[in-house]
Amino acid sequence: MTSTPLSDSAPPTQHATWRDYLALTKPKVISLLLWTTLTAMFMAARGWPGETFGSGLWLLVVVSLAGYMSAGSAGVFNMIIDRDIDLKMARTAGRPTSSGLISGRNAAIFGTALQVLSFVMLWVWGTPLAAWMSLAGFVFYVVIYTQWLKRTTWHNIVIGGAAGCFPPLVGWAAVTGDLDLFAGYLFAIIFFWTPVHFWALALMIKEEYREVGIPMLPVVHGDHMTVAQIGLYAIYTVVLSLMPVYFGAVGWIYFVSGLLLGAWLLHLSYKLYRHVASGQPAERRVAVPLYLYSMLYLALLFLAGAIDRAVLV
Ligand code: HEM
Ligand SMILES: CC(C)=CCC/C(C)=C/CC/C(C)=C/COP(=O)(O)OP(=O)(O)O
Repeated sequence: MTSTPLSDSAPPTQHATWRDYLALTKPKVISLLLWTTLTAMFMAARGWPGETFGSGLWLLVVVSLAGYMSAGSAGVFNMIIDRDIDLKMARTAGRPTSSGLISGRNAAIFGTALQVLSFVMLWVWGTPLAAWMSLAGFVFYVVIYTQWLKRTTWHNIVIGGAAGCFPPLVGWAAVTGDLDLFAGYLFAIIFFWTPVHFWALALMIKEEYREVGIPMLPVVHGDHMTVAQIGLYAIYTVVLSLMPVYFGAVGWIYFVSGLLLGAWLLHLSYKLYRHVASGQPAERRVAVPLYLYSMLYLALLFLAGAIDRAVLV
């Protein structure tokens, strides 16, 4: 197949390997997305998903594979659409779509194949609702976030961040064929968590975003506004995380975990806020711990939810 590099960069002098295609799927980010999907399956089933051990195991494998392919496909299209700006930022310049190693056309074929296959797998071996939820996450990330909001408004993260809230719904719907209020809470927890996660990182790389004209919050409104917003969203996240305890959907394991995990999230957010409010620049040593911890927070909170609902409730 002849490939037409769609980026401005020079045509590739070497052939892409499967590793380059894998890089298009953003594997590290997907690991946490998948974690929220799988733990949501245990929460939905209130135990081992599926009627028998074997059927549950099959469902877990299918949803993991299909979930990876769907989110991976979203990553591929994100890298096609963003290849111009990715090329200009040090963090992303080496991406195969930006360097021209993989042409836009080949990447699009790869991404489409992943998405179609994933949809069919979820529909056939999961439930139709799981397939639709996964497609909704894809559309949200590619069209609403990447294509539309990322380059137009600093609200990109809050609104577009909804894309990352769909994975638990995929897992939930694959088990029950339905969604309920608790599934809605899982969506909402990630929705309010995303700004904390991303803006802490954005503070560190704002100059790159400024240079390529991406209106991330620290670029548009500065560090002080960013740390204040991070603090607010951290409070929303923690309060929302604990609310399911109130209506009895989860028990003490989740409650204690949510409380401790949340206390540390608030502590790190407040530390960052105090640092910047006292007139100091948002340095790596205060922002990076929050960025890294945000991921641990989400992973452990979902683990606690799964253990709690599978064992206690
Ligand atoms: C609009 C929403 C989001 C934005 C803009 C965003 C942005 C980013 C960026 C720019 C990075 C740095 C990646 C790098 O080093 O190249 C990152 C890392 C990461 N994000 Fe997000 N993120 C979002 C939502 C999420 C969600 C929903 C999850 C999972 C539930 C997630 C999981 C991760 C993980 C695991 C990493 C670490 C990857 C690594 O170490 O390379 N992100 N995110
Ligand atoms: C169910 C389903 C398919 C959901 C898909 C959701 C999804 C892929 C969320 C990922 C969020 C993310 C990595 C945003 C970073 O984009 P960016 O363009 O700001 O980051 P970059 O600069 O590293 O490309």
